[in-house]
Amino acid sequence: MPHADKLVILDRDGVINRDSDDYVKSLDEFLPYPQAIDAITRLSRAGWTVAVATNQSGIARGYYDESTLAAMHDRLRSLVGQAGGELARIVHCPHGPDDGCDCRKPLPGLLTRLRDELGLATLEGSWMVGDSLRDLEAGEAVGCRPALVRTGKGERTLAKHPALAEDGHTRVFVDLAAFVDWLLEGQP
Ligand SMILES: O=P(O)(O)OC[C@@H](O)[C@H]1O[C@@H](OP(=O)(O)O)[C@@H](O)[C@@H](O)[C@@H]1O
Ligand SMILES: [Mg+2]
Ligand SMILES: [Zn+2]
Repeated sequence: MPHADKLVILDRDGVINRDSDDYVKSLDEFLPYPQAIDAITRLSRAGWTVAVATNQSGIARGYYDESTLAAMHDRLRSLVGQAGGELARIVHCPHGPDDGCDCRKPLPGLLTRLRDELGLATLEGSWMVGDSLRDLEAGEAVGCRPALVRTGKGERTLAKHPALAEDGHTRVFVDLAAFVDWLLEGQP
C-alpha cells in the first residue's frame, strides 16, 4: 500500500529523459537518461512508490498523438522493468496552455489524480522532482516537498529563479541519480 511519505512523483522531460525545445515528438526522440532508469529502479527496489506526472501540450499542438506518447511510456516502463524496477503510474496532461484544463502544471490536477488512483488521503510529505518551476509549484500546491534537478531545463530554471537554491526548502541536485542517492542515504 503506497504511503505519501514514501512516494516520489517525477516530472518526465528533462528529469527522466532528454528534453527538447522542439518537444519530444517521437519514440526515436524519447531518450531516457541511463542514470534516471537506474535511479527509478533503486528507489522502487528500496520500497518507494514512483510515479510520473508530465505536461504533454505537444498533443494539443498536433506535434504527436496519444498513441505515440503511449509508445514512449511503454518503452519507459519496459526499461525500468528490465532493470528490476517499477513505475506505479504515469499520468499526463494532453492539453494546451489555452485549454483551461485543471491538469496542466503548475496546476495540481495530475498530482491529485495520482493521489486518488494510488488510494492516498494526502500527498503531504511526498516528493515532487522537476526541472521547471511549474513542476515544483504543482507539487507545493498539494504539500509535496520540491526537488529541482539541473538536467533538462533545470539550469535555465535556476538562472531565472536563483532564490530556489537559497530558499532552504527546495532541494537542488545535479540529476535524478543524485537526488535518489541523497534520499536513500537518509533511510535507515
Ligand atoms: O517536463 P514535462 O512536463 O514532462 O514535459 C514538458 C514538455 O511537454 C514540453 O513542454 C513545453 O512547454 P509548453 O507545454 O509548451 O508550455 C516545452 O517546455 C517543451 O520544451 C517541452 O518538451
Ligand atoms: Mg520537465
Ligand atoms: Zn490538462
